[in-house]
Amino acid sequence: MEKLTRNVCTFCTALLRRTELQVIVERKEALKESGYKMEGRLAFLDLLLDMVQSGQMDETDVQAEVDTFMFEGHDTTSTGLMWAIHLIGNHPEIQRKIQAELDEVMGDEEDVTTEHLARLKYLECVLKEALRLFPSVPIIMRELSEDQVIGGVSVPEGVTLLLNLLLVHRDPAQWKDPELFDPDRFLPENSVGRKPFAFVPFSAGSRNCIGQRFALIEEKVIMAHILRHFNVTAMERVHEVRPKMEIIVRPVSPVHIKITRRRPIVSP
Ligand code: HEM
Repeated sequence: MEKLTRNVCTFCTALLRRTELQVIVERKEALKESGYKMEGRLAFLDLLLDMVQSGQMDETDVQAEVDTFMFEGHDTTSTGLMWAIHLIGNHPEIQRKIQAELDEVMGDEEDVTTEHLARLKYLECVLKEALRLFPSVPIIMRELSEDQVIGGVSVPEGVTLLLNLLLVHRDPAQWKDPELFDPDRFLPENSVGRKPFAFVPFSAGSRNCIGQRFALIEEKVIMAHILRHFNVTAMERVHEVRPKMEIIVRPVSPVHIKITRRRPIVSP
């Protein structure tokens, strides 16, 4: 089984590398054909290729950056969505509230627009609350650049600190009934006076998550599509599924979801 997992992993990495290379090569060709005309705000890959063109980066650097984005941006959002669905599937009353908001905001429209996204406020609270309980990246590390006193303990420069975001998010000093899944905590009126570092699923400071806005949009769009058309029911209770602290917070045991149709999908 271990060998099979290793082989699948090697295959997927190779496939990803090939896809990345293909994306980079195709874009480069297109830019070459246009005579490297790049104006206004550049898309991320164009910006990198522009830097290659001006000698500030080489192609290996570009691939490393594309790699980071593809890895950081994939597992994090998919795991965040998995926990969100597990939590929603355990709380039918919260699911009904999300669906009522979706029906009100989207009516019969199939595509999620930027205007819809701005109005899906309750859904956003739900996704944030899921990230509070299960932050996709549960632990981050920082090396102290100067001596610090933390909680009365002197910690010298150079020490690497492990910051456990999952515990920060469940600190009873900051959150009432921290184990409770309660999206209303994130309503503006309930967020007044909350410490800025009580909720940091995307880290904080100069090396925080560059994709955080994109991640929330992506999660909102996917959840909107799922919950408009389907009801989800969790087969395991929340306390039965323990989180495993790896680079990404995964469930120790599999999570099963029953899906039933709520309304038909209308083809465009
Ligand atoms: C729910 C989704 C996501 C979560 C919870 C998340 C969380 C984080 C966290 C906690 C960090 C800081 C890591 C550290 O300090 O060691 C980080 C960094 C980063 N994230 Fe995300 N992320 C998410 C989605 C994304 C997406 C969609 C992208 C790209 C499209 C992305 C790109 C990055 C990059 C490039 C960094 C490194 C930034 C730097 O070092 O300056 N992330 N993310």
